Amino acid sequence: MIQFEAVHKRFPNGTTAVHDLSLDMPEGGVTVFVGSSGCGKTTSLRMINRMVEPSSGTIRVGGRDVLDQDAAELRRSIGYVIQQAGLFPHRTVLDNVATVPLLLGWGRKKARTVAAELLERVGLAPEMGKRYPHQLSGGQQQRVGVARALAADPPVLLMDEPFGAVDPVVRTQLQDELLRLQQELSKTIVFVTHDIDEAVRLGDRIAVFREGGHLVQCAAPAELLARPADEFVADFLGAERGLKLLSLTDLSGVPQGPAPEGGSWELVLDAGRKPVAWKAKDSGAETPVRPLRDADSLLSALNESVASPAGLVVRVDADGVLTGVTSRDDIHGRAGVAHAQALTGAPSRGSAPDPAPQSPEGLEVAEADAS
Ligand SMILES: Nc1ncnc2c1ncn2[C@@H]1O[C@H](COP(=O)(O)OP(=O)(O)OP(=O)(O)O)[C@@H](O)[C@H]1O
Repeated sequence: MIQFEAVHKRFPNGTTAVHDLSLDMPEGGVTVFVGSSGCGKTTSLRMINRMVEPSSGTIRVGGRDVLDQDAAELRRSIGYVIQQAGLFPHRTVLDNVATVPLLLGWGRKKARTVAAELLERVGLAPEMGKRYPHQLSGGQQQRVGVARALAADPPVLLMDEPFGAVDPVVRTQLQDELLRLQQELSKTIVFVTHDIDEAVRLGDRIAVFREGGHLVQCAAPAELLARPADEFVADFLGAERGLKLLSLTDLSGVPQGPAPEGGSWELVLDAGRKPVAWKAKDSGAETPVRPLRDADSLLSALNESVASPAGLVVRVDADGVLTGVTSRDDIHGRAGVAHAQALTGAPSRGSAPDPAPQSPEGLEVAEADAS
């Protein structure tokens, strides 16, 4: 959907911001650009909507060379979200979101109706539409920024560190919101961040850049974490690569059994069979439980298995009703398998817990299968 072919950008002051970049970004997927400061992520992003013009090479969106299109028209057809939202301070939130539809000549009434629907979609109450940007929190402003970028229903969304300026809790909420929206909308998204955890969480593919505008590796998160192309990428991913890999594997294949009876810990349920706490048989002291669903990650399960006084992870269905418990050993065992599968290129998300082949021959077969 978005293709870079031998793209080079050299600014008039002699700085090479992007060096010979060739990259395909899949339609309906999230491609995340990561890398240290000044390595050309923003310049690459801004060349897609012609806010920066390439010095050489070709960029195509939907098969069309961006340089063959009118720049203003192109920009209106591509949503753009930046850090601190970049909202117009003297326009209400509703009018901020309605900006592009109005420019496209939709008429005030239709533009405002669409804007109001979008505010709801990004989780903002209708009355927020009457406020001005400075009357919103940072996280709320970012939601407005996302709504504004989506207003004309563009197939492509460019997001330049959109959640960089909010605290970690709000950031996680905004990431969740974006993942939820993306499930509904399937936009082609290019997302710039400094945060590798954010990249792993949001990306279908992650492109790692290094100084001088060089693309070092572009791969799916699991592949990148399991097989970084070189030391630079490995360093960038950090020492906890193995744990990050576990965040990509869900709990669905991990066995569960009935909650224990008669041991030193008893699982307390409410009237609807929703888990509430672990109760110590001797003292009666209760420790709250944080039950997990099948879609939760193995990393959360490892964390819970360590935190649980009974050494058991409590599992629930989509309604929060108890389905069973899983032992610390089972979680650890599955974590080892998931890690080995990632190293051999076998799929890990929701896959059956078969041990992965460990031999060099097995590695070759798995890689051929994955390609
Ligand atoms: N208009 C410009 N004129 C000259 N040099 C520029 C210009 N814009 C960016 N650069 C330089 O190009 C290089 C790449 O910048 P860019 O903003 O693309 O990096 P980045 O990876 O997005 O950085 P950051 O993570 O800090 O935002 C940097 O060395 C930067 O100083």
